[in-house]
Amino acid sequence: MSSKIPKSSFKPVFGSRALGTIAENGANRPKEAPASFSRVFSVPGLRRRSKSVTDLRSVISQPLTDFRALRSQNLLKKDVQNENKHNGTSKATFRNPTKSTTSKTVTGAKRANPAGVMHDDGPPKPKVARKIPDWDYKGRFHQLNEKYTQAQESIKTMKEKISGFEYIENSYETTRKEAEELAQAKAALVEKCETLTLENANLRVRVEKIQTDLNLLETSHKTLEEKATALEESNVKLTDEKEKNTKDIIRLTGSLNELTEFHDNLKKEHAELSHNHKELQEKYKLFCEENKDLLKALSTSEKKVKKLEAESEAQNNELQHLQAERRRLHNVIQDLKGNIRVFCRVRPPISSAEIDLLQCSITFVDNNGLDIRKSRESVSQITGKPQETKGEFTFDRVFSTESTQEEVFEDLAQLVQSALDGYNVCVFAYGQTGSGKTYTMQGGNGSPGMIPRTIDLIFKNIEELNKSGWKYNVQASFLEIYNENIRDLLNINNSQKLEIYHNEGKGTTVTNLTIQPMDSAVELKQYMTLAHRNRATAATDFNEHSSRSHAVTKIYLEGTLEDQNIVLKGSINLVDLAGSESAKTTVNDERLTETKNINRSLATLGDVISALYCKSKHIPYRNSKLTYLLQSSLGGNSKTLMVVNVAPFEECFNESISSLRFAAKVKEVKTGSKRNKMALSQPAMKF
Ligand SMILES: Nc1ncnc2c1ncn2[C@@H]1O[C@H](COP(=O)(O)OP(=O)(O)OP(=O)(O)O)[C@@H](O)[C@H]1O
Repeated sequence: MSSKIPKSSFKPVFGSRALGTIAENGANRPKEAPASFSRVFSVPGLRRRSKSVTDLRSVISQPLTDFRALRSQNLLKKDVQNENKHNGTSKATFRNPTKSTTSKTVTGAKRANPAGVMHDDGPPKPKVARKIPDWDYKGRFHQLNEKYTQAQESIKTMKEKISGFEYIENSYETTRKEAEELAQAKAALVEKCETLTLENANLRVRVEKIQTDLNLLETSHKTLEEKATALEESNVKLTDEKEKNTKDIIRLTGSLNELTEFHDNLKKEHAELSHNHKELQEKYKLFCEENKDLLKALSTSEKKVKKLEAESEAQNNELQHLQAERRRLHNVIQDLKGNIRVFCRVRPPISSAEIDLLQCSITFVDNNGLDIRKSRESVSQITGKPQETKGEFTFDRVFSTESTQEEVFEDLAQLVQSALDGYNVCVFAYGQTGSGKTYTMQGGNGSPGMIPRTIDLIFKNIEELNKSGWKYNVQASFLEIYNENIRDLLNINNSQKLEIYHNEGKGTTVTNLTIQPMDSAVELKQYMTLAHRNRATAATDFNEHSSRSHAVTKIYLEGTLEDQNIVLKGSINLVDLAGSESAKTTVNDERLTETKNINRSLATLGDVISALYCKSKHIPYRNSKLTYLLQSSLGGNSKTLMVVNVAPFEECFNESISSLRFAAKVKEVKTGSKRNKMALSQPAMKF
């Protein structure tokens, strides 16, 4: 907001604010007025009023002074007019009220207005008064008239200003009173301010003191907090330790109680023992007396023990000798019985349908002879010649329809002992389909056959032999030969080829065949069941399939008598042969191939046995997989048992005669056997 008021049109300004504005104007401020105030108060509106009263007074008195000057000028003008009237002079002069003796011509550089305020009209312009000759009254009159008109206008303007200054004069009083009040208020405020300043200083001192105290308190608070934290931590540690110690105390108290109890018991025992000790000491005295006699007896006994030990060793040697002799004699007996033994077994009809069938007339003579007859004569459809209607056969043993599995196994049991003694044993079940081969080998209807019985007997005999120092290692393999192909019955998914290799002196090997170590009869029977199941899984019709393939169970036996440095290696092959019916009765091509393969292998079996009988130089083992596989068990040191199975029905008569003839031929063969015995230092023989 502009604080300047044009000096030429000075108008009264009302209120303390206007006064303050005037006071701030340096031009108007008297030189003697203080340049600044001793204190500036923060009360709004009071700041401007708080300027010194003298300053205010000078501000207010300035216009008044101007007014008085104007008024005196006005009076002067009136005097001039009067003088002019009297003197008739043309020279215009003005009388200064303050310097009334000096007159001035207004030339115009700086023109004073009626209030005495100077106006800056730019550079002063010289106003040259027109010189009018004295005689030109008219001109002089005009000039005077102009001056007069100007004076009239000036008077008019002055009058207007005077009316404003009158108002200022009135308001001056009001303002002065206000100024006084303000001065008083200021004095009160100054006083209050000083008091407050003092208080403030005191408060500051107090605040500083409090701040210092606060700092000290904060420092001590921090220290205390740190101490509290440390104490809390140590408290936690102490609590943990206390818990641990409490547990230890409980545990130790328990131990102490136990120890105390134990100590008490020990005390009791000690007392008892002391008592016993005393008794024993007394007895000992008595014993010492008797001891002399006993020592004599002891020395005699020791001599006797030594003698008995020597005798025992001799007896042991004798036992080994006797065992060897037993093995030799056992073998002699087996040899005497024949290295190839042939049994015949006639199965009973088992169903009502079979009972209704026409039966052959079979006569069992002693335990070795068999007389079989047909009730009716018949003619061969091929040759037209009358067929045989009877047959008489003699075997090592003939088992009737009433014979049990135990009876059949009796003789085989002796061959099991031979196998444990280091011989290779081979058992065949031969006969047409349905004649009872599987029943004889595997068993059925809760009556175990030759294979499970052989397993039981092997482990039973091993147990006995263990007592006299023998240790046995038992292994087993299960395979079948179908259409001249070998299948591993313990690993039917085996895609690797199973090939037979025979090495003189090392025996027969089948590549990639599973040979499983067996620790017990139970384990071996479990594998036997698995092999039987695998054989059935592969076939759509188990009975059909089983009658068209040869199943071979081989048990490998290795006995060691370390004391005597002896190793015996034997084996048992238990073979359930395929059905032996002739190709004439076979209907389709597939069956014809199967039958031809079966018959070729069975014929080769016959040929091999025959060649062995004739002691031929060439034995045709390689003519079939079956004979090649069983090479080690069919000649030399092996013992063979063939069970020929016969069905009692007339419709089977021709096949029965054929089977019986084949078996009779086998029976005639005799082989010279040799035991697989070697020293421990020699390399073990492979199967
Ligand atoms: N001595 C026997 N006592 C009681 N039942 C028997 C006897 N021999 C065989 N059987 C029964 O006769 C049936 C045929 O026997 P098995 O299956 O053993 O003949 P297989 O010659 O093995 O026939 P395949 O060649 O088809 O295998 C079976 O049910 C079997 O249980």
